[in-house]
Amino acid sequence: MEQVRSTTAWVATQSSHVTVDFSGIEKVAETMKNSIPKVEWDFEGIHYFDNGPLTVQYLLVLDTLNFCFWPDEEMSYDHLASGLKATLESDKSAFDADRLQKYTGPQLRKMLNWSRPLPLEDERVRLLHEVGLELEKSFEGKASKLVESCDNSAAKLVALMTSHFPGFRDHTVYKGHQIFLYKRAQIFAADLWGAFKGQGYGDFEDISSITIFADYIVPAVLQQLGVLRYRSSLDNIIKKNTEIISGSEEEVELRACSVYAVEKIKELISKKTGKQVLSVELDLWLWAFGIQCPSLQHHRTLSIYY
Ligand SMILES: Nc1nc2c(c(CN[C@H]3C=C[C@H](O)[C@@H]3O)cn2[C@@H]2O[C@H](COP(=O)(O)O)[C@@H](O)[C@H]2O)c(=O)[nH]1
Repeated sequence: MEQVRSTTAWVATQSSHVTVDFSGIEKVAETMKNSIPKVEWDFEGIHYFDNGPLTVQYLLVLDTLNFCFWPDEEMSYDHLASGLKATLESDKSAFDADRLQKYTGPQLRKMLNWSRPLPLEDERVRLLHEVGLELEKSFEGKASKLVESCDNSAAKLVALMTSHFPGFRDHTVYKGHQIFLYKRAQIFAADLWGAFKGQGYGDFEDISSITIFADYIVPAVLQQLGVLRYRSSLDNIIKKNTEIISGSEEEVELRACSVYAVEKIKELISKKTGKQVLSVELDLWLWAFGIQCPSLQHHRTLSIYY
């Protein structure tokens, strides 16, 4: 995750559409230093959990599809998590590797109890097939085998995910430099850690190495908190719900500055209190805050990464 940390920090030094406001960072760190509001993983009660390998399979499928809900105003992450949960509860072999390779768009819609095409449906189906095929080829069809081969290291898991599954390679080029964000690969590690409460499949010695997950909710929350400032042209684009092109400077700056800013909040809290704070905890708090705020306006980019 060092690549994520260093390359996003570099973007923050070059950024012009988005600025990290250090007085905002100071304010947030000061407010949160004594207690970071604890948000329970699955605070919404929407995820499948049976404390075993099937949960790992579920989380991999979930994070394979965990991106871009906004093109359909009524679609959200909750539909995905609960739809996949219901699917698995009624058919325990629904996410077997051979079946993942065969799903069609309409079948996926049915799983999510959705009557119209899903946002980026063809990509969702393609990514499911990719994961099923590679699981079968390299991990005996089991996501649990993939996790077992990581020696309790979240960094190793992210490296393995991005080397085996091209769909998880969330990186881009900004001003000629390669920038790593790895949102869905990192969130998979975080979901394991959260679901299994740091035990068993979620036991990662280096969970502190993970950064936040740069999606479209967290930047909007950071802007609300005064941690990120947008140039007025970008502010207008977001307010008007105009799409931002994937890989554009604006998009990369929004995501990279969010990662960098939360790293700085973390450092400052540690400096003030002597205690280590995890990005995963800060992320969950920021994200939960964001989705409970219906008026929050976020940037809109068609992307398979977040
Ligand atoms: N940074 C960050 N981004 C996250 C999540 C999660 C879900 N994590 C679950 C895991 C345990 C907890 O119980 C959470 O429920 C989804 N997203 C992103 O949000 C967006 C969806 O928004 P909307 O269209 O409103 O549903 C989309 O980009 C999606 O990829 C997170 O935790 N952190």
